[in-house]
Amino acid sequence: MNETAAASAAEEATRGRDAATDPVLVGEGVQRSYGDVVALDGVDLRVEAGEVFGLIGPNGAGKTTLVRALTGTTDAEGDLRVFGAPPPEVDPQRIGLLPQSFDPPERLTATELVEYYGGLYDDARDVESVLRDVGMADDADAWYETLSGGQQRRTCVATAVVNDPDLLFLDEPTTGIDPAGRRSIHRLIERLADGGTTVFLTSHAMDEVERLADRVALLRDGAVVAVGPPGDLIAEHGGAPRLDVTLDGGASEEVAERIEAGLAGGVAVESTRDGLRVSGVRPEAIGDAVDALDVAFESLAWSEPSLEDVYLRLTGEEYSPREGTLEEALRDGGDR
Ligand SMILES: Nc1ncnc2c1ncn2[C@@H]1O[C@H](COP(=O)(O)OP(=O)(O)OP(=O)(O)O)[C@@H](O)[C@H]1O
Repeated sequence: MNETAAASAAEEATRGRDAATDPVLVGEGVQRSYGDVVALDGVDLRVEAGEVFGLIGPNGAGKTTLVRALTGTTDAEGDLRVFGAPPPEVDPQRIGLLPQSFDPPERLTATELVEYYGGLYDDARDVESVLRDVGMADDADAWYETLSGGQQRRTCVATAVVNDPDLLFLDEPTTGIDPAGRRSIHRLIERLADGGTTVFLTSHAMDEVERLADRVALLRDGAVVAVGPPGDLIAEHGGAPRLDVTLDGGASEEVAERIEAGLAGGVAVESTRDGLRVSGVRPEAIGDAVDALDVAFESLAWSEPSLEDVYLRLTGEEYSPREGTLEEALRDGGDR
């Protein structure tokens, strides 16, 4: 190989390496307002090829607006790149999008609907196998409008993956889907990710995101307040493992203090609405903690912190043992 050929081979190799390591999505200082409402307030994010990237955040945090900005379906300020290009310039063949709300255009069966969307692409997957992937094989010939909400959502997921996209946006894909259907969708996401598809997943189901996502970003008030692998976020923000003790008639602060005094350092006991919460109990110390409970209890539940705890902490909706969450207060009719 002469010098010029060697140089160009080296350049080619470098380009290839760069192409392989270039992020699929980059957003820097992304902003979007609707009148006075600031939906995105300077979002920075980066999603690598082949990642399942989870986006979580409260209602109104800006998740759907961000998905819309990334898919070129709404304008946004700041720097946004998808496969290195501004979103409106990206080849639609490479993108799959399941929007949060989806209204199919006409009276079609599930098969016809997926065929219709497949027809928009040069190269679409076999419709039967796509419907099988989302657990809709048995209802493939039913009219879309006669399907249950969950079956309709599964069919919508099928339309989003019919082009076998390189980058798939799923905006709350499993809303309204029953546990078996959710499993089908989860398996589909895992298979797609294993095959190299980059998945951008927004969801309010924290267990789903914790299970599927390689990294998670938490959006609050239009900005990313935390990002990282679920395990790292849980270790950093999730709090301690805990033992929840249900007592008939609850427990006073005095009881909590007495029990805490009998336990090793680093373990805290608080009285809750239903009894006691013992925080900081490692699995190997559960027996000691139970022995220290000198009260008759109804039940015990030990749990590790989860992504839901991270979410509650970082959105300011953290569980307060005495008060319960806002959600609980609403469920209980606000009588506390
Ligand atoms: N088309 C619109 N016109 C006016 N305001 C909008 C529009 N779309 C979104 N907004 C506002 O922008 C903010 C962010 O909304 P967005 O739908 O992006 O939030 P989200 O995180 O997806 O919420 P959810 O979890 O409820 O789906 C909200 O205050 C919302 O009311």
